[in-house]
Amino acid sequence: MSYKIEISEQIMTYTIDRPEIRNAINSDVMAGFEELIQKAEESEIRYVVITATGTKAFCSGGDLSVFHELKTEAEAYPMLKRMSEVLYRIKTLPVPVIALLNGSAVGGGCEIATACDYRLVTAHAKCGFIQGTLAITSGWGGGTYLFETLPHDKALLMLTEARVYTSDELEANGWATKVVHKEEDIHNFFASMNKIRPEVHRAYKSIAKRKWQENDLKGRVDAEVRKCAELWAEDAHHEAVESFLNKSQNT
Ligand SMILES: CC[C@@H](C(=O)O)C(=O)SCCNC(=O)CCNC(=O)[C@H](O)C(C)(C)COP(=O)(O)OP(=O)(O)OC[C@H]1O[C@@H](n2cnc3c(N)ncnc32)[C@H](O)[C@@H]1OP(=O)(O)O
Repeated sequence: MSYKIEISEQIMTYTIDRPEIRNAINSDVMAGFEELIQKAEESEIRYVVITATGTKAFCSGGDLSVFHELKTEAEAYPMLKRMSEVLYRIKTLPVPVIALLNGSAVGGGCEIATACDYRLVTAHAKCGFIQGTLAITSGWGGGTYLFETLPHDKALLMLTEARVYTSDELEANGWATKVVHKEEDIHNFFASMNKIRPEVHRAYKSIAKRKWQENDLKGRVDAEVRKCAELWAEDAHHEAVESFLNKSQNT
């Protein structure tokens, strides 16, 4: 099993459990997210937390050792679309969703975290929308969510610089809700959230959801997915992925 779903103190926690491959997303992890969403929609929980095993990585994005087999736009689109549906459903869950970044996040890992309401980023973590270095854009809706999350210039810079940011930079540009220096910081975050009734958290979340419905968040995500699938099919992307996979083999 590549994931765990646990409930404790009305917090439902999803843990990606593939540390050896830096918690990259494959079909099994996607199925786990689908199970999480179903459970979260049906349960009386206060929050959902998304995290991962180990201290090195929260998530390294799509599992390139599997997804490099997708060559054409028609092959890439269903994978991108499926994960974009997962992230849209996570974004629009009725309760606050917290990404607890136990380590670094790149590519789709940043998209998952950006779909969440809050990002608690471990101090040593480095995070970046590095998709540009693979000659594609974000393709799971994360670019669209980033423009919803940060001021326009900060979002555009993060996407087009396509580099990893330190936790201090992520706090400065507003992507990190909080940098976690010690375990107590996480405890304090939840203690502060718990001062407010769950009904109030849910009510504010529904205000955000109304805004997203009105400004056609779903339609904009779909356009992002389509464009990424188009770029995915180009040689520049396949060459960049080959180069990443070969680098691993040669070291
Ligand atoms: C598909 C959707 C698309 C999107 O919409 O956003 C994407 O997500 S594109 C994918 C973007 N991800 C990447 O390009 C992966 C980049 N990975 C890294 O930069 C680094 O691995 C890391 C995440 C910064 C971690 O670095 P480090 O701790 O030094 O670990 P290694 O690099 O040595 O990795 C260990 C091991 O894991 C393999 N690995 C890592 N990430 C992936 C991945 N996304 N897919 C497949 N394999 C991955 C890496 O190859 C190493 O393997 P071995 O050498 O066999 O141990």
